[in-house]
Amino acid sequence: MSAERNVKAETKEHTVTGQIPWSETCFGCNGGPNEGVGLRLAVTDDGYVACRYFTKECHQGFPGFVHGGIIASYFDEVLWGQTVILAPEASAMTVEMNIRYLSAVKTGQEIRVIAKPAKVEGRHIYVEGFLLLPDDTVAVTAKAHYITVKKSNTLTEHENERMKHGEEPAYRTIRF
Ligand SMILES: CCCCCCCCCC(=O)SCCNC(=O)CCNC(=O)[C@H](O)C(C)(C)COP(=O)(O)OP(=O)(O)OC[C@H]1O[C@@H](n2cnc3c(N)ncnc32)[C@H](O)[C@@H]1OP(=O)(O)O
Repeated sequence: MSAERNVKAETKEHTVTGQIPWSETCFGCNGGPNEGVGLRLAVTDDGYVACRYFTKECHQGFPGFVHGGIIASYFDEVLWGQTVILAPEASAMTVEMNIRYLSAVKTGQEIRVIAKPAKVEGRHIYVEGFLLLPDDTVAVTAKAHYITVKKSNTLTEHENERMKHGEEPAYRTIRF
């Protein structure tokens, strides 16, 4: 994805085939009105993880715009979804993330955050993604590096226990 500013993505409709399970204890999943972010991650038939999301007023940094740390949370969550597709029984943790904020993201609008199919090298999982504004402008791009935790790590057990909510995706297609 280009890092140039004010670039519009060429979009097409993608078919949603499922949803990544979510947990109410996760900041990225918890959708209370003034609590967490509340993302729901759809999986598409061509291997993307994607979400439509209405940006919250309570996540402002500069007035009227989403805080950059919250935008980082969008990406940490959505890009992490690719690690679940690859290894549903394992847990992966973020060890590095690079974000390019190309255009400010307003609160109170529907954005889309997309994770491309991952590159895998042993325990290392590399995922790239982008955030689209309603007019298809690429506002933010991100690259993240995840590492699957060892089987002996109790996080894995806890993770699987916490991820109870599967549910049906709220939409059948998503455009990006
Ligand atoms: C239920 C819903 C949950 C939703 C979650 C949403 C997504 C949220 C994701 C996150 O935000 S996770 C929170 C932020 N991340 C962290 O706190 C991770 C902190 N780092 C660690 O705990 C450890 O680095 C980690 C468990 C990931 C790995 O430790 P290990 O002891 O298992 O790994 P090890 O030391 O054996 O290293 C394995 C490989 O990873 C490399 N490595 C380990 N830690 C690294 C690091 N921090 N940075 C870069 N590389 C690292 C290490 O060099 C080595 O490379 P090679 O395979 O090439 O030899």
